[in-house]
Amino acid sequence: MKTESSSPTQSFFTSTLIKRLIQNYARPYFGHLILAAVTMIIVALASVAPAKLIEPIINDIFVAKKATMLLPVTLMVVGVFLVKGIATYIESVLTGHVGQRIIADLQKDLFNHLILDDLEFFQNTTSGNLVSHFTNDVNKLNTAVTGTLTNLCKDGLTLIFFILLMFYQDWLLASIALFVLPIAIFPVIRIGKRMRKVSGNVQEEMAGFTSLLSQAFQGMRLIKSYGLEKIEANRVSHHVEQIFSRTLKATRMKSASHPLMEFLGGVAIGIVILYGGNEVIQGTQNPGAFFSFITALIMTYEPLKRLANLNANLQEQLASAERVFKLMDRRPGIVDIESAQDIKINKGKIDFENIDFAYKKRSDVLNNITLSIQAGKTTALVGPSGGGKSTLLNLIPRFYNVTRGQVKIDEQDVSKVTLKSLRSCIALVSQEIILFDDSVKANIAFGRPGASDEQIIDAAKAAAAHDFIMALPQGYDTQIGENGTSLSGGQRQRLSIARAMIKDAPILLLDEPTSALDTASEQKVQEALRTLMKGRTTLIIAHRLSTVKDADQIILIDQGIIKAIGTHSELLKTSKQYALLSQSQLSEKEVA
Ligand SMILES: Nc1ncnc2c1ncn2[C@@H]1O[C@H](COP(=O)(O)OP(=O)(O)OP(=O)(O)O)[C@@H](O)[C@H]1O
Repeated sequence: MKTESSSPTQSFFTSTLIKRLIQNYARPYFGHLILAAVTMIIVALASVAPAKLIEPIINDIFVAKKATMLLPVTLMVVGVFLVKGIATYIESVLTGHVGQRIIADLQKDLFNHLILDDLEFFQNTTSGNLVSHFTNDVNKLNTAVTGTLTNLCKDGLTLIFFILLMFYQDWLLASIALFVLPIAIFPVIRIGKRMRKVSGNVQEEMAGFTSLLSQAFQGMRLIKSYGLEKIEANRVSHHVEQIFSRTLKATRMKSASHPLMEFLGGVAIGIVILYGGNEVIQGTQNPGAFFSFITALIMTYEPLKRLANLNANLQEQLASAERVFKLMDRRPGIVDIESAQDIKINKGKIDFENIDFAYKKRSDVLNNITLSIQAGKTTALVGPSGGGKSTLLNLIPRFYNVTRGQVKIDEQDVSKVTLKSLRSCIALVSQEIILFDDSVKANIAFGRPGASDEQIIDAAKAAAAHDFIMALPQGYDTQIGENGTSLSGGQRQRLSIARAMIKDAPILLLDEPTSALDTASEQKVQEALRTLMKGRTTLIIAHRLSTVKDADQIILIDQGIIKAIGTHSELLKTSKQYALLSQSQLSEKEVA
């Protein structure tokens, strides 16, 4: 990540971010923005006009007492404010529209981009952190477009018109009044620079907070069962305090320009009163022009002060832009190669050839694995925890790229076929059951978008789920709530089996599908799995050997190395480690 403290690059970097934001997201709304710019010019002119109108008010009405001027001047003042009001309304509706569109486009883009990223990225990033990019950061960007950048144009234009008016009224007085301006520029830039860093920290703290909250709400059962309410409350409270102190630091920094700008404004106005007042007393200047000038000057300081603060605001919002664009710039490592072809499944035989694999920055997890998984048969992976079973399984749908060697399905290297076709021929059922906050029907149809009701019911029947679904209040249309918490573990697993059933993929990966279930649910799920596995190439990971002892082939993996291959009865004879594993599970059962 680029740091903001490297001052020479910062202004360039700021402009790069703004350019990217405007070019990629504001450009499609150019028409709206042009119209908004026109209304901004009208607003700026209407803001300056009252200062000019002061001149006839003083000279014609108060000094010369011309009664004929009273109504026209009054009407002009009312007219100016009316025009300003209408123009401001149009301008804020237009910029609001553009800002909301930019948010919507950015959120869609960000999600479409992230969803293509590697699984590894999601495993290493908390969901709360990702969510905060979509909420906190994107909202800050909206303020950048609708608030800060718009005000930059509006206040900038107003300022220019006021300065022109002052020079028109009295160039010498204007030069004296504005000499203080350059003095304000340096501190304002400095504040802005520090602001980017401080707000980056605030946003990161917010992301951590979102993460903490979602973990706490998801793990409420655990928190309550362990009596951790107080500890969790303390953790949240610590985070809230952290955000408070960082936000306060940002507020202090953002407000630091106020005393300086007020003081400089006071000095300029003081000098003008001294010099200009003297001229009116001497008779070289008329009071109307002087009042018009001093009104313009006082009014100039308002947009000027806002502009001084604007840099700090902008830097705060650009810290968010930086975080969002950093995500957008991520390039997934697992993508189709240029010459990728769709996979052609014949029988669904899987071969691992001399596979080495390591997670990033870690030592090897799999070492020189060579293995053949027969088509249409069931192969079980067993072995001690952390041995590499799930890792091996994850290489088949290419969730990770191998470090060395090849994974082949029907003699086609998985890294050379299209990911879409590869994953469409694989169905995965794992112990971690993911159900969406939708109807039972939609959750099953997830396995085959557009599936008919008949196909859904057939899949549910085959997964031994039809009966319990029919007993639900609205049958297949029942909303199952977030992650199906209203269903039992076994019911949820049978829904996920129905989902795999409807996908009708030739290759089936089962990652401990029954390990989280009690014996009664397990039996029903086993029954559903047997139907699902029929005729498919199945690779199943199991902790309990009893669930896989009928497998056509069992592979014992330990510390990333294949220790033994064979059927249950063969392994009992040939592998001491397997026999011991079997023995220990048997005695566990006896104890139970
Ligand atoms: N995403 C990951 N990033 C880094 N290391 C990982 C990741 N996933 C697993 N590992 C490590 O790789 C090794 C093998 O893990 P793996 O999950 O494949 O084992 P396993 O045999 O399936 O274990 P278990 O039976 O407990 O599920 C372990 O040391 C684990 O800590």
